[in-house]
Formats: sequence, structure tokens, C-alpha cells
Amino acid sequence: MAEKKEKIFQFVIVGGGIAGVTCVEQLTSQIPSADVALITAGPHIKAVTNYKQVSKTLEEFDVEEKPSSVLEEKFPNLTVIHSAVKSVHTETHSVETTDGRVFGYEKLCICSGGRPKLLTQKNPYVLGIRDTDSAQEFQKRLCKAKRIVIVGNGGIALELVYEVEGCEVIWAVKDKAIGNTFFDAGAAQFLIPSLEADKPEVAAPCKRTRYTTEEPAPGASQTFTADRSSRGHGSGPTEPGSALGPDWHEGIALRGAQQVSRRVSVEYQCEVEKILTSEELLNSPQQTLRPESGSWPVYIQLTNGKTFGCDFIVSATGVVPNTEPFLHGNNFSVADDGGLQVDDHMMTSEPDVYAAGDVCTACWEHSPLWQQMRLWTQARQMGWYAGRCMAAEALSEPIELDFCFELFSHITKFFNYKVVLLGKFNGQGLGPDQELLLRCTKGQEYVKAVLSGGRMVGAVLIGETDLEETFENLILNQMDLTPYGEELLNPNIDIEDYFD
Ligand SMILES: Cc1cc2nc3c(=O)[nH]c(=O)nc-3n(C[C@H](O)[C@H](O)[C@H](O)COP(=O)(O)OP(=O)(O)OC[C@H]3O[C@@H](n4cnc5c(N)ncnc54)[C@H](O)[C@@H]3O)c2cc1C
Ligand SMILES: NC(=O)c1ccc[n+]([C@@H]2O[C@H](COP(=O)([O-])OP(=O)(O)OC[C@H]3O[C@@H](n4cnc5c(N)ncnc54)[C@H](O)[C@@H]3O)[C@@H](O)[C@H]2O)c1
Repeated sequence: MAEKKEKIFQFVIVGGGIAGVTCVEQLTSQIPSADVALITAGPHIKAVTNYKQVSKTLEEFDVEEKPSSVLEEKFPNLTVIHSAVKSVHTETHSVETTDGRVFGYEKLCICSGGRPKLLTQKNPYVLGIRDTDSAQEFQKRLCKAKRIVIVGNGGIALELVYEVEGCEVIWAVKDKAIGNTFFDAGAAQFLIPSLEADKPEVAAPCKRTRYTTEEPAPGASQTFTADRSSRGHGSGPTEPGSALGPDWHEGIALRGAQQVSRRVSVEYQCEVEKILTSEELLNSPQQTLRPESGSWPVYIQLTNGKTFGCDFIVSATGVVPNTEPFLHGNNFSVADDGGLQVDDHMMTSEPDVYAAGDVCTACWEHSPLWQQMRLWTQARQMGWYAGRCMAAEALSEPIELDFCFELFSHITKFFNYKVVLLGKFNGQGLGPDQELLLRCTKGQEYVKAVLSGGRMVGAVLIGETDLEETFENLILNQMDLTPYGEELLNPNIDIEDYFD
């Protein structure tokens, strides 16, 4: 990079998402005199508002898109540069933006997030959802759509199948049950009736300590319809255009072109074989046409042998870290999932370069109860901790891995139920050495505790269980729960009194 540096900053942060903004806030509050630059591609920044520490590790907050001037007013030593980073030269400690400017840094933090990992980049009928623009594009297409296909079984798919109305949804999942990224088959069974609001749900407590579920046969499909007018909970659609946040869909009317309310058909244990235009389909020798086919702009062939015509396909198939501008000419270690590897000080393999949020992969030796998932919560925690690490390094102070990385914890909402995930909530990596305790009250709550060697190592809490703090404590203190046995989830016992 031969160009002259326009200015050398003590700290440069790339990315105006949760990770980057939290990193800036932490740095500038710890070293108010620091000369900090935030370089971000978009005109807005994402700010965390209404932050609430729910328990030792659980936190809740809203995410708002704000003009960057809000940050500059708050932190006088901060310069916000609205441009995308084109390249980084770690040897000369400089960053070049797409508008040709070059800035020097003493320490750099890359918080460039991720983008949807699309089934295909080239097909105009395949959409991903990431930011306000892509959500608006989705909404625009949806209002003219009669049928869409959603591929993927994680957070976005779960949100969309519940929220979309006025449009038939075919939901193609690789797994035996819905919501595989967040739940097991038992929780999936608990949630599935929510797709059919008509179904009366009698709240009868039933305690089950054995784990039994009915799984759909390979290639099976299930259809759920709901009359939204009879849905007891949830708010109606409001004006479009709100910024994406944890409840991004609540500000956007997700309505298709039909009079029907919700109609979701789940295609289990299948992947995408091919995506075809109507001409390609007609010329395809092994096509299995439905009567109405031929009239759709795009067709999707699944590995279960079925072909569906639809208006468009949503690829809700995960994210890829945005690393491209940073890799060329440098020596960053990149993880298998495409993220920049960071150590327990959020440092990449390049000197003076840190990374946080969706762009990075946590490569330190994890606590046995923590795993990385690309979530707002973790983007905030990583940005905050990266800011602290950068400040500690500048001030020559020691710093240890923060407590928030001790225990995985996530609060969210699926199918309008509060969902709390703790530790190894799906028994991740535990193998056969795990015992599951379950309590399920249909339509009300689903409680699962994961035990290993008699100690609680994870939990899934769906509904207003009020158990999060107690379970968090039981997981953190690793108390031997063997003497309590099945009583642990007995709904007639106040579990908190039990452990006083
Ligand atoms: C639809 C949807 C719903 C979600 N719901 C939830 C939820 O309910 N709960 C939850 O915990 N998580 C949720 N997530 C995940 C969460 O949004 C992400 O994990 C989190 O936003 C990541 O933050 P980040 O700061 O790392 O990245 P991002 O928010 O992606 O921010 C990256 C920033 O970097 C900028 N940038 C990128 N490249 C460059 C470049 N070359 N130069 C300069 N700037 C650049 C971008 O403009 C952006 O400002 C959801 C995600 C989506 C898409
Ligand atoms: N409430 C929440 O916490 C929430 C809500 C929405 C999104 N998010 C986050 O936003 C990000 C994006 O969401 P997402 O749903 O796209 O990702 P995700 O990682 O949650 O889920 C991706 C899903 O796609 C499936 N998949 C991957 N490749 C596939 C393929 N080729 N064919 C079929 N299925 C495939 C995976 O098995 C997985 O079920 C994630 O980091 C997610 O955690 C979180």
C-alpha cells in the first residue's frame, strides 16, 4: 500500500454492527482521550438499548439502528468514517477504504459481521435476510407471493414460518425435527402445535422424566394451518421500515398475496437437489409435476423426490463471516467455518489486530459449558471484551477471559414463547454420558435439564418457567443433583426453596 496515510489513529474499529459499536463504546469509556476511528460501510450504526442483565450470564436488550452522529456526539474523540474497507496491510498497520483513503492504526479491531450463506449466489429467486434492506426486499416480494419455499432449520426459518401469513409456506429441513439449531425433537414437538392456532390446547401438567418423541418418517411431510384471528397472543403487523432488531419482524408486515392466514408444510429430512426455471423444469426428464406447475417463476427439487413451484425461495441457511477484504496479502488464520481465528484476548493471528462478533471464530479452549453461536448476545459480549482487551494492552494492564464466556446463555422468542438456552442445551459434545429430565405442559411450558455425571450442564426453558436463574446457578455451581432425582422438575415443589 504505497498511498500516504491520511491519519494515524490509536484505535481503528471496522464495522458499525453490535460488535463494532460496543467495542468503540468500551474503548472510549475506558480511555476517553484515545483517538478512535470507526470505519463502517453503512450510513447507520447499530446500538444496544434497554440493556438488562437478567441473571449472572443472561442478558436482554433491544437493537436499534441510529445515525452515527449519535456516537460522535457522545464520544468527542471518535471519528466515524463512512466507507467500506477495501484492504488491510498489517505490516504497515494501515487500512484502505473503497473511496481510496488510507488510515493508519496502532490497534485494529475487525467487526465486519457476516452475510447470508445462500444456497446459490446467482439466482434472483433465492433471497437471504440479513439487514434492513434485505428484510424490505423480502417484504416487497412476499406481498405479491402465493407460495414461498423456506430452506433451513435455524433462527430465521423458525421466525419466518411463524410470522408469514397470506402465503403458503413449504419449509424444507434437513433434520427429523424443526428448529434443529436451537432445539431437540421434544421441544420441536412442543412448538409445532403453535403453527395451528385453531387447535385447542388444554394446559394439563404432565411430568415426563424419560425422553420419548415421535419422529416423522424420512421424507415425510406435515402441514399446519392456522387462523391468525384466533391467535391468542402476538401483535398485529405495524408499518414497515423499522430497523432489524431482536424482534425485527414485529415492525414489518409479513403478508403474502392470499387471503389465507398461516399455512406451513414441513418437508423433513431433505435438502435441495436443484433450483430450476419453468423452462428447465419442462425440459427435465425426471420431473414430478404438480397440477398447478408451469405457472411459477421458480421450482425447487428436493432430495425427497418432490418438486415445488413457488414465487421465490428463502435461503435461511446460516451465515458466512465477512473476511474477504482483510485476507489478501496478510497472514490471518481462518477457522473451518470461515471466521478469523481469535485467542482468549480476541486477538487474531496478526499483530495488533483483534476481531469480534460474527466475523470471528473463538479458538481459545472453551469452558465446558460454553460454545460460540453467531448471535447478538455474543456479538455484544465479544465487542465489549475486545474493547477491554485493547485498552488493557494499551495501558499495559493484565486481563483475564471474561466470566460471560463461562456459560452459554441466550434468551430469545420463538413461536411467541420465551426461550432460554443454557450451557450444553442440546447435550452438545456429551455423547451417551447424559441424562435428560423433562417436564412439559402442552401449550404452556417445556423444561429440559441436561445432566452429566449427576450435574446439570445445560437446559432448555420454553414458556414463562421462571427457572432460568435457579438453573443457571445449578449449572454454574455444578452441585451433585443425584439425591434429588426426578424431584428436580416436580412442578409441585418450589425448586428455589429446595436449594436454600
Ligand atoms: C434476521 C436475523 C434475525 C436475528 N435474530 C437474532 C436474535 O433474535 N437474537 C440474536 O442473538 N441474534 C440474532 N441474529 C444474529 C445477530 O444479528 C448477529 O449475530 C449480530 O448482529 C452480529 O453482529 P456483528 O456486529 O458481528 O455483525 P453485523 O451486525 O453484521 O455488523 C457488521 C458491520 O460491519 C460493516 N461492514 C461489513 N463489511 C465491511 C467493510 N468491508 N468495511 C466496513 N464496514 C463493513 C457492516 O456495514 C455492518 O455495519 C439475527 C440475525 C438475522 C439476520
Ligand atoms: N432468535 C434468534 O436467536 C435468532 C433468530 C434469527 C437468526 N438468528 C441468527 O442469525 C443467523 C442467521 O440465521 P439462519 O437461520 O440463517 O442460520 P442458523 O445458523 O440459525 O441456521 C442455519 C440452518 O440452515 C441449515 N442449512 C445449512 N446449509 C443448508 C443447506 N445447504 N440446505 C439445507 N439446510 C441447510 C442448517 O442445518 C441450519 O438448520 C444465525 O447466526 C442465527 O443464530 C438468531
